[in-house]
Amino acid sequence: MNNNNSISASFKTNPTINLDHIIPLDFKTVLKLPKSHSWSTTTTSTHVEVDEGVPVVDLADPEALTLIRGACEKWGMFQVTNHGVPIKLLKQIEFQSKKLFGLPTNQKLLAVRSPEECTGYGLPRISTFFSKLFWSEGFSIMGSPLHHARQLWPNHHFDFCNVMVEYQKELMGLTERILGLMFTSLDLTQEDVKCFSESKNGSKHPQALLQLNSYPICPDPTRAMGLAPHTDSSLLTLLYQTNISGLQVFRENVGWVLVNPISGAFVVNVGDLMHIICNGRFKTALHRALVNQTHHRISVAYFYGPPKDVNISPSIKLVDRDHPILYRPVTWKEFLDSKATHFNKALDFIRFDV
Ligand SMILES: O=C(O)CCC(=O)C(=O)O
Ligand SMILES: [Fe+2]
Repeated sequence: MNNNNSISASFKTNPTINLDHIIPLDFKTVLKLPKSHSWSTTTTSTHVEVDEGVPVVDLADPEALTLIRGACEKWGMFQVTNHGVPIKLLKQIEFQSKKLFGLPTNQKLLAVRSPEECTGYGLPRISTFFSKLFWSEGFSIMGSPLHHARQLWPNHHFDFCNVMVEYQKELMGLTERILGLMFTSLDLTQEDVKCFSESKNGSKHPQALLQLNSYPICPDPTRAMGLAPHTDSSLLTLLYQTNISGLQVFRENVGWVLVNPISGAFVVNVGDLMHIICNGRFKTALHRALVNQTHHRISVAYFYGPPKDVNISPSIKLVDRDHPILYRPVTWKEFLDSKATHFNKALDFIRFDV
């Protein structure tokens, strides 16, 4: 995949990016949380205990469709097991991510993301919307990570690259399978949703981004933010959160709920584009990541979206008198541009007044 595509172009045109919001701290050398990273404790306040957490769906369960629909309507999120991605590959991606983030900072900076691009090492991109900095670092990949991996390990990048490419291949298959189940759960046929996966010229090139996240051990987790609240701009995101907790999802009238790590499971997030296609039936999951004082946490997010020039709009089958059309058509490129300016308010800018 080349880099002159919709995702990178949207970040290229964002004038607010400066280097403070790209280059992470040298976390290992810091013994006290610096002011630059100290958030008010109300923003980082911890989660509430709930009886019934984020639903877990076993893909082999005959009730899977009903469970998926219920979870997406209520939470915009579920965890999936029995998904067929080899556990060995999950262990490999965790190992390779730890290897990368364990490098000395000056070495990691050899692969720093430039302000014009969206791949490479650096702070999460949404950092630009906040005055305080995140207690995290990331590495973004689209397709082959060869260019940046060669800067990190001139002679030893093959294993890293192979694992990243293999993981993206597996996750694309699984994401498309889950998307299919979600559409079926809403009685949408392949014919109904074909227009969202095929360009006008008939080509089918979904766009995807792989994001490795690292949340180092933190001297004061009560005041630190790993990743601030956001919704994903994708159709769907599959997150492998390893076995250390930190991910939380927001539920209206409840508060922040911890998403308990389940060994070998993926967290599935409904992204903004899926929320648009479903005419609001499925929630887009507002989520964040907090950090801790004892464990270095790794997570791997796979963001999946449509080909760049496809118009995304509510499916007409989901529009009727009781469900007026909520959004106007938008391409992923246009939506990302809007997100790069308006961040969590981007959906409001394409919403019809009802
Ligand atoms: O690390 C996590 O649990 C969340 C990561 C995430 O939300 C993202 O990368 O968009
Ligand atoms: Fe996210």
